[in-house]
Amino acid sequence: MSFSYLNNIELDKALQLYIEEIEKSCVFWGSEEIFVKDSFGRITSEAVYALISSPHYNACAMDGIALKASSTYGATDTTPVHLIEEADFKRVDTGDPLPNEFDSVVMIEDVIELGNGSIKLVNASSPWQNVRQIGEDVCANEMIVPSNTLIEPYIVGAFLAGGVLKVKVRKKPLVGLIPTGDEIINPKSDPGPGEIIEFNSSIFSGMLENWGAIPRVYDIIPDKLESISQAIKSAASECNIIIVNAGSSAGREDFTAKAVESVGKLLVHGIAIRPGKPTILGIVNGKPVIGVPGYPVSGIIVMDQILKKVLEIYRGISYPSNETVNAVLSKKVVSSLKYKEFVRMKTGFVDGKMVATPLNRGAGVITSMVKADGIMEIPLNQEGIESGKEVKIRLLKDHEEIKNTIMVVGSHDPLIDVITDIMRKRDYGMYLSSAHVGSIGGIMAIKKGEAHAAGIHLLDEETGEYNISYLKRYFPNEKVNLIKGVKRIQGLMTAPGNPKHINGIVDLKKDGISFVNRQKGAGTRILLDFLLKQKGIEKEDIEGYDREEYTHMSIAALVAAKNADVGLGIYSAAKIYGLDFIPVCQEEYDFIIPERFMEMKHVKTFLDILKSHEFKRILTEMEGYRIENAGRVYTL
Ligand SMILES: Nc1nc2c(c(=O)[nH]1)N[C@H]1C(S)=C(S)[C@@H](COP(=O)(O)OP(=O)(O)OC[C@H]3O[C@@H](n4cnc5c(N)ncnc54)[C@H](O)[C@@H]3O)O[C@H]1N2
Ligand code: MOO
Repeated sequence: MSFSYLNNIELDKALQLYIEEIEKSCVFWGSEEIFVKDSFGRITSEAVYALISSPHYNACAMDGIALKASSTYGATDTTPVHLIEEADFKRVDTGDPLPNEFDSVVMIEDVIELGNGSIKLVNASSPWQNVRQIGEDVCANEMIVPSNTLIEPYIVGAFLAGGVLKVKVRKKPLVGLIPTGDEIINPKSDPGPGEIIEFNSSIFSGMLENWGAIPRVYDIIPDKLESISQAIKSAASECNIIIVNAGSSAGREDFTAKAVESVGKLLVHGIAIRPGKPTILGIVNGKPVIGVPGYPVSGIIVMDQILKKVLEIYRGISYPSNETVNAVLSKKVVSSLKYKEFVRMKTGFVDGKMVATPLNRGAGVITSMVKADGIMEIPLNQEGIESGKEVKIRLLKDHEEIKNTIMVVGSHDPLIDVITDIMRKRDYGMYLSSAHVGSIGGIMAIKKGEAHAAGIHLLDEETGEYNISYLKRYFPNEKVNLIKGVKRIQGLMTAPGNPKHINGIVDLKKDGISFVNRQKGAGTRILLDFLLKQKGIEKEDIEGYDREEYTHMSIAALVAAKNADVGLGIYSAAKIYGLDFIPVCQEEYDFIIPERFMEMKHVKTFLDILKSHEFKRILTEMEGYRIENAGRVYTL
């Protein structure tokens, strides 16, 4: 068998090799009989036949009278037929058995009552009219569904209608999950330095349940070859498939591949995909054992690309594939020639076209999966994709949801999260997606038609005015409105108690004070540069001027973690982190929205929320904001 250590085998080849080996040497588990009422979502292991007909008697399909069709022949307006109750007809309701002596039902609306049990009909009836005959739905011994059918809710109904109470289904595979790593700990809210919260098993368990498997999570195994080998062996005696998480790369304490080899057969170590390259494929005791990389996004990709395919062998049918859409790439994406890459993408629907922007590509950034609307695959041997190219995105969300999403880009403020939450709470059927690219980045995105709205706070150094001059400068020929947002306080954030005694911008150049800055194009960065110029301070004199973060919250988080002494940002972020705050100035944070979007449903909702009492109430509680004319539209 071709096996090599940390090779770089193509995904399709690895899968083919692995599946062939599984089909050759793995133990398959059979079927089980379960109650039909519990069978939703399972897969039939043999054809299911009706035991009885449905209906199992001739049933009246309408409220009315049962009669012999022949007794009504010739009935017309001019030659009505008169009939006598009991002798010629019986009164019946929907679902009643049709009396044996009759063969037809006339709806009560068509019956003309004459009193004393006598009636008149002016239309002839035909045999079996308004009667659900025996077996109309299904006949006894007729096949309801064949083998390998996914049991949908209506199939459960058809089984029961056909008198079937138990059904043979494929057993759900039991998948053992073994988390490994000395540094991995069970989830808690106050992990110590170097401790890593174990959450991959919970992600994988959820995925497995979605795919119709049963997850079994084992205790965390330390980085010891013996312990991991033992854990695999014992899981392989209990489960149908085994996932060993982490320890998959080539580090000093990465033992998974060796462990698989020591108790079974190692087929592949290293696949040409990214994330997910150190993946391990093996077989132990007739059970597939997959070494899934520790980084959560790598793990998710490997689960999706490999484990799901392995489950399909056991399931007998493939899983429905996600919808794929064409989108225009908003930003160049570089890729390695050596790997097939899976890039998480944010998508949006603007000006009748889908645009897609790559998200953070770090394999450890689980929230990038939370934000992702889809995955873009870049094939092997491709260096990347240029901005503006049409690409294919496999959607992780509903297409309609993306179409009903207002795209808000630009400068970041926690108030955008407040709007998003109000939007969801009220359930307008609308969504908000935000990307933090700084004020100038927001203006650019609006110019390129990649967003509906942008949050900006840009100071005009000459006039001291906010935002308006930028709008005029960047959109000389396009009608773009300024929507009033909030006034907010910008200031220096320091650790509680201000241990380094920072009292203002001039202190940033003091020795022993480390600063953390915002990215170029961020309004806060422009504000800082303005303040530095005002005070005659050189950028080079500030330690950490080049260290860039993208949001107020990440600045606050770094200061709170004592990773930097000071950063410039808004009061609400400092308050959330319990930091000291030295106010520097008040600024205006507004939104810009092109005129052509103003009548869109989600844009209107966005403006309504800005004007709402709830928005004002929440921001007042957060502190650091002044709300005067939020939501007012200024047409320039
Ligand atoms: N010198 C090299 N280092 C690394 C390479 C390489 O080729 N050469 N590959 C990198 C790549 S790519 C990946 S992916 C990771 C794979 O890491 P391992 O599978 O060996 O996993 P660990 O090192 O044990 O853990 C890495 C990381 O994953 C997170 N983790 C692990 N388990 C869990 C869990 N149960 N729940 C949540 N998060 C988990 C954690 O952040 C670990 O630090 O290796 C690179 N290194
Ligand atoms: O393969 Mo790693 O999974 O690239 O991050």
